[in-house]
Amino acid sequence: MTEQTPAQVGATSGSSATPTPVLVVRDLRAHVAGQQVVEHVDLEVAATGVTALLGRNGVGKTSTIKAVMGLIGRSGTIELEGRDISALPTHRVAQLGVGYVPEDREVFSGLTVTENLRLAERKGGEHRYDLVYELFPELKERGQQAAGTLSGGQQQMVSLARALLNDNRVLLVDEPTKGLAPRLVQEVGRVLTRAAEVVPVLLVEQNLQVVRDLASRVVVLTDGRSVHCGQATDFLDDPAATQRLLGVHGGTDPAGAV
Ligand SMILES: Nc1ncnc2c1ncn2[C@@H]1O[C@H](COP(=O)(O)OP(=O)(O)OP(=O)(O)O)[C@@H](O)[C@H]1O
Repeated sequence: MTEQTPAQVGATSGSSATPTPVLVVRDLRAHVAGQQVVEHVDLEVAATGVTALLGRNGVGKTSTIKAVMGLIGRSGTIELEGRDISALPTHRVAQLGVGYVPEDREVFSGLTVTENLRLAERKGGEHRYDLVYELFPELKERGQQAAGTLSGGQQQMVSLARALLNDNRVLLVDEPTKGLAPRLVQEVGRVLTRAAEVVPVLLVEQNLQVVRDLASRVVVLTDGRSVHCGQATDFLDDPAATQRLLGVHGGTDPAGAV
């Protein structure tokens, strides 16, 4: 595997080229509480399938996603299907079709499952309840249950379902398997595989087995900077690279979490 410098990341030639990206980010910088937490991120999200955003704890993965959504102050270029969205407020970014599944799930705990879904409906668009209930039959059964009384895994399903309900152009999904039991990790993986058939996904994920199963491409951050992008298998099959950039072996065993 050839590691790339930040300037090379996102280049459109050679093995690093992402075929027809849906989202292109260039020289993204972002700050939180007066501190620069994203220093220079270039990334491309492929128009199909799953692109994984990887890195050790605290390198700026969540901040990168929040910056794309406009949830924290940012500069740089962010293009959604060629349209510059880098100066738009969060609600406009969402309206244009960037779905966000936050790390802490953020369900409305006092509302029912059905109410959580209804609130997520974007005005004027199609609402894909058929897809949502096909993927998450349990959410139909538990429609009248308060979301706050669901298990962590079920709340994750509500969070994913809300993003899938709308006709989004891309989904940004932040650590969906975090804290889940192995069976639920598999279930989330199954759902994301199916979701990625409908909408491209940028996935922050610490479990490298999930990355291996789902992602076709990876972008790796260190210290708020993108330092590598390329084919997922090339990266995961290079133990020296995964050790150096993630601090773990990129092996195939399910315990291969970062
Ligand atoms: N609200 C905040 N106030 C101060 N510092 C913050 C805040 N949010 C994030 N940071 C800092 O920004 C840096 C990047 O955090 P971020 O959550 O983006 O990293 P991450 O790669 O997603 O980490 P993890 O894998 O642990 O979730 C970290 O040093 C973090 O401490």
